[in-house]
Amino acid sequence: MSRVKLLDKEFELSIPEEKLLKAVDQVAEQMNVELADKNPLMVCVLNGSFMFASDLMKRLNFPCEISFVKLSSYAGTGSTGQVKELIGLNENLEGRTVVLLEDIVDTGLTIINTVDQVKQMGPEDVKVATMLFKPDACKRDVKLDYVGMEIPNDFIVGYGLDYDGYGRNLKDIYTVVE
Ligand SMILES: O=P(O)(O)OC[C@H]1O[C@H](OP(=O)(O)OP(=O)(O)O)[C@H](O)[C@@H]1O
Ligand SMILES: Nc1nc2[nH]cnc2c(=O)[nH]1
Repeated sequence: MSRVKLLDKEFELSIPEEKLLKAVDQVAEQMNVELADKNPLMVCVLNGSFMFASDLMKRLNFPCEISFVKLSSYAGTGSTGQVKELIGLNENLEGRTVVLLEDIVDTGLTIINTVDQVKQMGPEDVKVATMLFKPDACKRDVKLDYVGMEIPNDFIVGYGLDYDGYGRNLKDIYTVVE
């Protein structure tokens, strides 16, 4: 399938599954070396990260746990802009290494906010793993410990990412056709 239509937009194939899975292999290899003795808690930031988290977890060969969090759609406003509340992280994080699993870091706002909130729960260390990173969109100073691949600043769907709720089930990634 080289093109798909979702709602009112057309998308064309840009990253095939094979390439995505090679990137996941590389992230897993790096984690298998660096996190082997850390007993980390992997934290999947829903919704978009479910597919990356699933593929990644199958490739990890050290003891680890996984938990799932969501960011509330409620948005309070503060001096730093929108702050979304993290829901579902009920584990005791004190002394733990936490690895946040994101599907994409775009502007960087979501991950910065998420890292801040997790840090307030007293973990020993917080690391960030993202399947995709848009360097040209991210103007903030975000520390990314694991990056699957860097991509251009275009709107994409597939491999967990949606357009208005649709397209998350696509195994490849597609880029919007303007
Ligand atoms: O770097 P940013 O510009 O903040 O964008 C990245 C965020 O956008 C997407 O989440 P979204 O809010 O669309 O929720 P979803 O995962 O439920 O689709 C994605 O899953 C990241 O969490
Ligand atoms: N579906 C989708 N969600 C995003 N969230 C941040 N960037 C993107 C993107 O390119 N596509």
